[in-house]
Amino acid sequence: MEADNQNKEVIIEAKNLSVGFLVTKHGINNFKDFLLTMGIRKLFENKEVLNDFSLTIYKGECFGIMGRNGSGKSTFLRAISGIMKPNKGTLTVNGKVAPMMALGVGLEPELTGLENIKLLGTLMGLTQKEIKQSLQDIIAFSELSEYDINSQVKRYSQGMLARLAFSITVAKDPEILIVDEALTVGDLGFKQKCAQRIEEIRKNGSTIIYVSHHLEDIKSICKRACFIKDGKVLKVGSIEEISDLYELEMARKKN
Ligand SMILES: Nc1ncnc2c1ncn2[C@@H]1O[C@H](COP(=O)(O)OP(=O)(O)OP(=O)(O)O)[C@@H](O)[C@H]1O
Repeated sequence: MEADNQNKEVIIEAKNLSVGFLVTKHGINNFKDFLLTMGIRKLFENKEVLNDFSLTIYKGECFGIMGRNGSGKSTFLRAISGIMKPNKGTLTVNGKVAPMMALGVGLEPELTGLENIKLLGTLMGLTQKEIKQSLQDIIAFSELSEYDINSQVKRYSQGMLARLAFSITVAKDPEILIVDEALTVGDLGFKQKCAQRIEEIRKNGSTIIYVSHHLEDIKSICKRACFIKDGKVLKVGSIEEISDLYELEMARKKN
């Protein structure tokens, strides 16, 4: 399969990447402990999540990312979205990323749904004309009522936030679409509608990075995938190979 990729255009390339979080050191639980450390720099340490992480994703493919809870999938997605900066290694992203993860993040709680569409649309690079043209489509896709779309987003349920965030993200075919299924909420009807729209985006040639624990979903959409273990890419291969590895690893966990 790797030989098949030789002539393809690389869209994302991670080489020996290290990405981590700053966390408070063990033993520092209160202000007294803080004073005893004698300095803010000594208060934090770097918790490395991705370590020596290398992966290549090609333009136009639908690539699956699999791994146990806490293995580092979302951290990699945060890095390619530019939310987290690598400590070491290189990360090249040759396209605009439309993240569909931390749903609701990016939405301004004090603004209404309508105001958020205008704000996020601008941040995503849509022109005023494009926003105006797609406004009704976004609202229709979200299935939010006129009352809700004119209400402050802080009054929304998780499902309503998901509907709004997804509808804005996919208003225009993105160059790179990230789908983190763990964070998609919504009823079955809306999920099916999302799946249809993702398929449409894929057919139009965008690159899709899909994170899911549902084998059937990931198999139905991706051809290639990787398995992440303890912050490293354990294996890259066809979706069948990686699904088998996933099942094997899950079975090992139970024993
Ligand atoms: N804000 C944070 N601060 C410190 N550590 C974090 C933070 N967010 C995540 N982590 C840690 O980073 C590691 C990887 O988390 P990550 O969310 O990338 O895993 P994941 O593979 O996406 O998991 P899941 O399948 O549960 O979504 C975990 O050990 C987690 O505890």
